[in-house]
Amino acid sequence: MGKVDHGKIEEAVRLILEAVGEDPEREGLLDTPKRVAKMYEEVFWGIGEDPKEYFKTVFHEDHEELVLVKDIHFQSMCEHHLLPFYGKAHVAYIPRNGEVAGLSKLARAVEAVSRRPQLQERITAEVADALAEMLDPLGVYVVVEAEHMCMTMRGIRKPGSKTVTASAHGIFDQDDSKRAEIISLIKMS
Ligand SMILES: Nc1nc2c(ncn2[C@@H]2O[C@H](COP(=O)(O)OP(=O)(O)OP(=O)(O)O)[C@@H](O)[C@H]2O)c(=O)[nH]1
Ligand SMILES: [Zn+2]
Repeated sequence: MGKVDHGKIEEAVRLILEAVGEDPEREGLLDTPKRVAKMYEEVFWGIGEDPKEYFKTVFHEDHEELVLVKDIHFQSMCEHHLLPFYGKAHVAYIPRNGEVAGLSKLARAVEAVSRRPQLQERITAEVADALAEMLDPLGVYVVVEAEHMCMTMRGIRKPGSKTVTASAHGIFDQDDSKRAEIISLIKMS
């Protein structure tokens, strides 16, 4: 937090309002530049955050079976249009030698990489890579499903269309049936 230059954003928002033919001095818009700066501070707090930080603390547990945290809701901003895309991430891994991460840290990693101008593919890969590098697990599989506002409120305008991306390491990369198992678990309510 605190990395955002509020003054610069406020100036830019006033310019955009002028450029689209609005009057930034009218009552309803007077505080808008300030609000947008505050909003960007919140939605872009993940700029410069390293998701690997969340996997520095590892617990030792006699568990070498699947761990899946599914339905991790996230919101991000597409870097092409600065419009939101949002949906759910599902993060699965199989620990090696009983080395497990805190469950909340999987969600924290998703959150950190979402809160910056992004591409859905990159969110998927950044979470998978961080987990693979820090825990060296037997396998990692990250699946992300999202709806992109830049495809619904402008451009091609296809509301309801969902984009699904996946990134696999280790066992999940090599074994189709392991990936299928995760997909069926994701579909379960
Ligand atoms: N691969 C990928 N593409 C994305 C993502 N978010 C938005 N896009 C796409 O980025 C592309 C940008 O295409 P451009 O042709 O440069 O921009 P544009 O003229 O606004 O494109 P249209 O959306 O087709 O009108 C579009 O096809 C978007 O759908 C994402 O997370 N991943
Ligand atoms: Zn976009």
